[in-house]
Amino acid sequence: MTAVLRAEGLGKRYGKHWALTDCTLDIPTGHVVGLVGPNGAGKTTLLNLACGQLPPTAGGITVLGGRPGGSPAQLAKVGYVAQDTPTYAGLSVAEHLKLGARLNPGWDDALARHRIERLGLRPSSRAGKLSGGQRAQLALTLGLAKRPELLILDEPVAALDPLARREFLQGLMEAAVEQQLSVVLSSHLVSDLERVCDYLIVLVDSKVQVAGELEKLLATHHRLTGPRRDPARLPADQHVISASHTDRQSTLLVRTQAPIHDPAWTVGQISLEDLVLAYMSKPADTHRRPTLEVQR
Ligand SMILES: Nc1ncnc2c1ncn2[C@@H]1O[C@H](COP(=O)(O)OP(=O)(O)OP(=O)(O)O)[C@@H](O)[C@H]1O
Repeated sequence: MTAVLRAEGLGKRYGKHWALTDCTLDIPTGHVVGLVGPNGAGKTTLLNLACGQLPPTAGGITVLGGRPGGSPAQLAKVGYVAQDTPTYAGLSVAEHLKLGARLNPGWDDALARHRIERLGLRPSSRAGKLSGGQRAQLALTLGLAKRPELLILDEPVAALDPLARREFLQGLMEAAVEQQLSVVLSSHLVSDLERVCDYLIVLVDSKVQVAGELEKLLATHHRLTGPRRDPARLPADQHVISASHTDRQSTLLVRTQAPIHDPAWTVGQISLEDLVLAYMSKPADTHRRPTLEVQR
């Protein structure tokens, strides 16, 4: 099966600063992928590399089997809604659609018009006079009407209120199903990702910390609570992602493929938010197991 995105040792450096390092990913098609990480982690850099707006400094990346931005056919396969949902303030909604038709060979005008009508956007309204939510919907419409195989969205809902966010994500989900689209979207809002994503990438300090199908990730990560214990003494197949301790008790978030039989532990399920926060607070040195520290 063609991977929607395959990266091997991918890196990007701005001057002396590496914004993305040693990024290796293999994402199958047909997923809605959530890319999450703190400010400055390298999310926008990765998305820009994926749509061919930036060349890599190291390693390689293919998107839908081709080099990003490498040919007109490749450009037509990938839609990109950049951060801050870019639209032209002085152009009307109808003029945006005209521009979309002129720039994109696979433009689906009926889809664009139908969507604009359903959203209640007046074709004569200038983008500069639309609300943030309406502008985001216009940008999404332009991305969808291009009829891409992959749609990439960089923090598309960051500026929207909860209702507008929900409407936007619902529209995106419907389109992903109807058009059999693969989607990659970055967001800081874990609750939104929980609603729409079935694949997760956590990026911290320019490195991929974890990537995989959400269901599998949740099934292989567990919260262990029990008498205080040094995480370094856990079986080798239990990888400690985060640990906190009181005088008597330890709480660990571990990754393991195997069942946990140790009767001293109470094993609990984790949420997507637990998973993301654990990887976001993971020490940068991944080879060293966390030492026993007391948090009072
Ligand atoms: N054009 C540039 N020139 C120099 N440094 C850059 C440039 N673009 C990004 N960076 C740096 O690269 C790092 C990664 O930035 P990037 O925008 O990819 O992060 P991000 O995860 O998308 O952040 P945010 O969540 O704030 O949007 C940051 O340290 C940033 O300052």
